[in-house]
Amino acid sequence: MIIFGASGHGKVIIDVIESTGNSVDFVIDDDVSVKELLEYKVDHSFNASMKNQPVIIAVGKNQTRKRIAERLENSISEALVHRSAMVSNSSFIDFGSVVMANASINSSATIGKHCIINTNSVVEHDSILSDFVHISPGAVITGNVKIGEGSHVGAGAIVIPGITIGKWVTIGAGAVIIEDIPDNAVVVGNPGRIIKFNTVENE
Ligand SMILES: CC(=O)SCCNC(=O)CCNC(=O)[C@H](O)C(C)(C)COP(=O)(O)OP(=O)(O)OC[C@H]1O[C@@H](n2cnc3c(N)ncnc32)[C@H](O)[C@@H]1OP(=O)(O)O
Repeated sequence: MIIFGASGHGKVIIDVIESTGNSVDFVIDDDVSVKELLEYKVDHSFNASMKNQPVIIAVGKNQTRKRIAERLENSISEALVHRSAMVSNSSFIDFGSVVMANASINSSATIGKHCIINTNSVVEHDSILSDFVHISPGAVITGNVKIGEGSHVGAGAIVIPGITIGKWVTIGAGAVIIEDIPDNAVVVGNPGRIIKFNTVENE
């Protein structure tokens, strides 16, 4: 297994991999100033011994993870799930996604590619998350919610049942979302209110 991205998020992914009894073979980062991640030496490019190894992208920023995914398309790992996570047999998690410790993914939920379902977060029944979504620690996505590509739900936020959240939305930490949210909106507070719109630069 190769981790691409020697970040704090990468450290947590190491825990996910080790929790399942698997091992990390290589860590790669474009930044040549980064020499190690925990006890792992960091390489700065792919070499022949890395061929055919599955890659997981350890980059928290959704837009950047998407750019890297486009580069590494053919070698991405299947979803990684921490041993302590609860994942329903009737849910579906697409490749490149990571489910952290104690997260719950309930019945008939669908998680797209390269999503992050972070520590202690909940994705309830029948919710559908598109690719590159990040659900931060402790956030709760209740039943029948839809979340568009690249959206980020902040730590501890709550989305009530049946809500549709657009693409590349940012939900602030602790927000409570009680109505549909348009693409690119940045929403904070309880009840959630739009304070601005994301551009590619500030996502
Ligand atoms: C493992 C991990 O660490 S995963 C990472 C998890 N990360 C998060 O949960 C971070 C979520 N991000 C936030 O909550 C951020 O504050 C954001 C994205 C909503 C806004 O960030 P910025 O664009 O930098 O906005 P900024 O800090 O300038 O705040 C703008 C206004 O919104 C308010 N605001 C910002 N965040 C919040 C919030 N979470 N709840 C309520 N109000 C907020 C500010 O007080 C400010 O109000 P004012 O204009 O009246 O002074």
